[in-house]
Amino acid sequence: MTSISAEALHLEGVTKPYGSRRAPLLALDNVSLRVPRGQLFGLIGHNGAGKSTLFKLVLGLITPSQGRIQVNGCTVNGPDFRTTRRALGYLPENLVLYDNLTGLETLRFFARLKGAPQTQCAALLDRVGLTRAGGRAVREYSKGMRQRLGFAQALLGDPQLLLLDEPTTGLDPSAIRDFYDQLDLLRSQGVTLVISSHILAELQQRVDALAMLSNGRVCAQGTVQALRERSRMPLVFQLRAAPTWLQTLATELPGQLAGADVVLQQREPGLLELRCPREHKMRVLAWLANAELSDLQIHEPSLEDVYFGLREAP
Ligand SMILES: Nc1ncnc2c1ncn2[C@@H]1O[C@H](COP(=O)(O)OP(=O)(O)OP(=O)(O)O)[C@@H](O)[C@H]1O
Repeated sequence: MTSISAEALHLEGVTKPYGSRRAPLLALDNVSLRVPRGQLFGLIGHNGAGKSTLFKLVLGLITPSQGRIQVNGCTVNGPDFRTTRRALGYLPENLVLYDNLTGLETLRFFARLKGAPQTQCAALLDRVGLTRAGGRAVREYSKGMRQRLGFAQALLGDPQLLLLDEPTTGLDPSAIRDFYDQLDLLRSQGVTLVISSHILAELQQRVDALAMLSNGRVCAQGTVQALRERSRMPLVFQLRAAPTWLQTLATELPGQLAGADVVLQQREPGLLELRCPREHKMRVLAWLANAELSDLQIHEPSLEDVYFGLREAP
């Protein structure tokens, strides 16, 4: 089959129904997305939006009823997919581990399944900070340790494309930071990473781009900034000044910025919050340049704001 793309991951018109033919449930409905090589790409969406289904399709574990999927230009489950499949790493949402095996034995077991060199196992345990625990049975591992072992398993065979399904669930803040440091390192080595997460604050500073799934459809796709602009969520200005001065400001502002769709809210004495659409940012700033403020902060909408803004959009 001809290549539709040389990108790390390319889905075109992918549909996956579950259930009966008469009453199918579309877990994915005409999904198209592109992930360039070397990107950290986020996948977000509500429970049941279709994120895990998308991963399973990319791995060739299930097949779509329509559409095409390519990994590095190779069609999933096509004639050359065996080789490409070896260059895929996957951390499932719920990785099944054998409690009686040690961490090291677990990795060796997965290495055999994957055809990866056994010699990688000790180095990978070290990479995820489990060297000292490597000889202990997995039954004694905490949730975070299991998750790190799962990550090490996904790294077996030096994958070029890593699919990580909610990988930070159960990790404490410092483990989350270590985990993203590892992702940065992998990305700097040219590895492409697709990560699903419900922790939007965690993704917003880190991903190159993301896709938002809702009921099996891609409802938005792009950089966080592009999605911010598309969502039309307002910017929030926090103005600090002497309370009496602020009162004058609050009275004058609506007239001065007529037509700018400004919403004002007195948060506390001396703190006024102003919300307005992004396109009026410079106009607001120009007006505020002459105001006697003691402090000014401008807040971009968070990825969570954007998520709700775009989900609610018709
Ligand atoms: N094996 C299956 N048989 C029938 N329906 C399924 C199967 N797997 C998933 N589904 C359905 O497909 C839809 C998408 O599920 P999926 O697990 O991909 O969602 P998700 O976005 O990963 O959700 P979560 O965030 O809760 O992990 C859901 O409605 C789910 O019930």
